Amino acid sequence: MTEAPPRVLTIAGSDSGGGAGIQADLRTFFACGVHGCVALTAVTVQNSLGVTGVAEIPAETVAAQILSVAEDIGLQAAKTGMLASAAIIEAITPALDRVGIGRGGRTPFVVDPVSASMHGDQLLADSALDALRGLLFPRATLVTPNLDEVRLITGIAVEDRADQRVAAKALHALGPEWVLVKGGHMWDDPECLDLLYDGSEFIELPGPRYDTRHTHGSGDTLASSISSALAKGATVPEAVRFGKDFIVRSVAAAYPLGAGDGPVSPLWRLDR
Ligand SMILES: Nc1ncnc2c1ncn2[C@@H]1O[C@H](COP(=O)(O)OP(=O)(O)OP(=O)(O)O)[C@@H](O)[C@H]1O
Ligand SMILES: Cc1ncc(CO)c(N)n1
Repeated sequence: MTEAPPRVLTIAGSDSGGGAGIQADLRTFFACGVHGCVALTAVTVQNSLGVTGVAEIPAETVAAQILSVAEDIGLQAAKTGMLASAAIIEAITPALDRVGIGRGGRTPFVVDPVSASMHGDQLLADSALDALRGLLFPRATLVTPNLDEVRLITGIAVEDRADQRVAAKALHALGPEWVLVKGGHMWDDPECLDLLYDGSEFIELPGPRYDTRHTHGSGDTLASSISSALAKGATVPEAVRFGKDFIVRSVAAAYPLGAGDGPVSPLWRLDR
């Protein structure tokens, strides 16, 4: 019998098109050699053109999924994606504390503050922003906002690398141990610079910018690959460097799907 691989939990929504959400997370976990567990928050009716419906899972069922897998299977890291509502954030917070996920506990916790799809469809209620800031940010080992999320959370409109540093400081003041301000939406930046900050040191992670519209699921894939590396014992800077390399390869292997935006491919290592 072989030993179980590290286990990583995603607390996130389903994308019926299979490109983002838990589907991207599970493909990434598989590719990174960890076992993926899921606390499903919502079912989205979604394809390559956008989201046309959302059905939320009852908040107590989301919390119960976390307790069920943490207490039996055991977790070495956890991440969030689409959390949908304040009720879900408020319900999962005591569950996270009970099983030691996040700061003060043993298990690294990556908070990807997903607020909208790449088409601008809302995935987090406006009324949930206070709960995200007040309950989840202080518990996070790492937060990974894109620039739209930075603006929603801090009010700062990032246009260049100087703004990115100002935003990283404002986000760090909300309590997470580390902040990764993603540069995918800094459209004039040819390097897609992601900026990592722990309150004292800035670490710049440049990469190529591929000329493609097929980046659906890029944020989820990045956060899941970082979480996988943390589960294997990497430090946060090591895990983020691993994740950046992983997402660059996944964007390079992205494929068209449907009439809109195709998904990145976390399974770039496999022959097709
Ligand atoms: N065209 C691209 N070429 C290479 N890397 C990219 C490209 N677009 C995004 N990335 C990288 O992908 C990761 C996710 O970045 P982004 O800022 O787009 O997040 P996101 O908006 O949360 O993603 P999504 O909502 O599409 O899942 C970052 O590491 C970013 O640098
Ligand atoms: C369910 C879901 N989660 C996350 C995203 C963001 O990529 C999406 N489009 N759909």
